[in-house]
Amino acid sequence: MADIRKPIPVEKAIEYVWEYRLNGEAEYISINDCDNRRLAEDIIANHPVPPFPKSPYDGFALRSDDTVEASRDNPVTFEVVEHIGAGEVPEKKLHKGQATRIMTGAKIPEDADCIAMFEICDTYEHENSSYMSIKRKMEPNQNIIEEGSEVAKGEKLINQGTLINPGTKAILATFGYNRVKVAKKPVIGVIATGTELLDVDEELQPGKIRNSNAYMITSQIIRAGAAYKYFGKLEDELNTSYEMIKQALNEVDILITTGGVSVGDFDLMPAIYEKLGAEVLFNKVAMRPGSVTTVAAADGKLLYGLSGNPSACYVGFELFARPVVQHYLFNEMPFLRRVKAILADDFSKPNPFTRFVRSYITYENGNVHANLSGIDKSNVVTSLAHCNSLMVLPGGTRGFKAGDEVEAMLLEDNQGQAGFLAE
Ligand SMILES: Nc1nc2c(c(=O)[nH]1)N[C@H]1C(S)=C(S)[C@@H](COP(=O)(O)OP(=O)(O)OC[C@H]3O[C@@H](n4cnc5c(N)ncnc54)[C@H](O)[C@@H]3O)O[C@H]1N2
Ligand code: MOO
Ligand SMILES: [Mg+2]
Repeated sequence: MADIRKPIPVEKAIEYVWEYRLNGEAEYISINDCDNRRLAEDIIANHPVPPFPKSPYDGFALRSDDTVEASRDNPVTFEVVEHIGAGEVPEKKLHKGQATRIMTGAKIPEDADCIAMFEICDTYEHENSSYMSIKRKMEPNQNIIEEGSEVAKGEKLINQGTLINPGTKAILATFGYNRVKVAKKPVIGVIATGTELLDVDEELQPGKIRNSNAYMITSQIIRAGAAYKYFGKLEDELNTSYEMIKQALNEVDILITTGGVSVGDFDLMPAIYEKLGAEVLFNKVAMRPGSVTTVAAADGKLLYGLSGNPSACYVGFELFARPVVQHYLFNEMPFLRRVKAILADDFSKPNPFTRFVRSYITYENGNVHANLSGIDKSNVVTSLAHCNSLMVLPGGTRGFKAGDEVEAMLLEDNQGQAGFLAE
């Protein structure tokens, strides 16, 4: 009797996987290596910014009181008593009628309360002394960047789980984070199964194809922010496959296999799960592609049996593995972000089950458009090339027409969302 499997709804499958998600760990790395990693702690300002009052311009620091009488017809003259650049500390306190020649970023001298830009000042030398004059009245605090005016000490600036981008890195440097506490990347093992598989550098042979899933999945793992360990490809032979999978499980946080999860005579994964004593969380999901996606748990680790069909394999990873990786990486918005989009092409197939259509997003006149990225079949690989989103067509719907509103899950977005469904 054939193995009849009962499909469960996608949301239910996500729930099952979610129960086995692992919490991540933190590690310290050099600031030079932290791009695209996620923070494993909140970043708090450990000093005010700026840490001292400073000049925003090249000009003169003055006491505004001394300019009260200044006007176009009545220039007021100051003796320039000091000359400081950024990084220097002014030593002279200003008295009546005195000014400091000061550069952008330099600390404001004591008792100065405004900065006059060079452009509104005249300067001259007389008997070895420098003077400047000004023809307009200055206001107290004019052109002064106050200490702490940008950020007060103790203010929270970035949340744990945030992806480090150039701006984040600037803040880390500002506050002296030479070593950065980031989420450790989970290590995901990858094994491709199938006697038909050739290596990428092999010539085609009758009945055989090149192994594209391993390359695709390792690339998806990198895009998700995790690290991979590739164990190679396996022929469909029970004992060697079992031994390799058992061994691989010991070395990784999560294990992904591709192929061999359906009901074929050489689909060995079900027997391997049994031999491993793994708990199969589900082996059939009410979705297309990827209905055969299987997830099991062994030794507290998730074991993904993704389909051998490339598009099904791809979708299985994005739906069920990527959010788990994001959770591990301290991301509080671990699920793929969904947006409303205008369908750009007709899609005439009915959808008995939820369908995740490989598509790519374009932006036209401020609208988000979802375009089909190629043939919508589980066994095709070419439609993945331009895919940057998965259009979600709910089960129980007929075909869709260009111009219809659909939901699309973004694959190259960093914002994410808190839950799987539309928010
Ligand atoms: N009687 C039934 N047959 C099938 C069912 C079913 O319900 N009843 N489900 C179909 C569906 S849906 C899918 S999807 C596939 C899933 O197959 P498997 O996960 O068991 O994968 P394989 O049989 O090993 O291979 C399927 C297909 O994918 C190619 N493949 C495998 N590995 C790779 C790789 N690393 N790179 C590129 N391509 C790969 C393989 O050559 C096969 O063509 O089962 C249906 N059958
Ligand atoms: O799992 Mo299959 O992809 O539904 O075609
Ligand atoms: Mg099969």
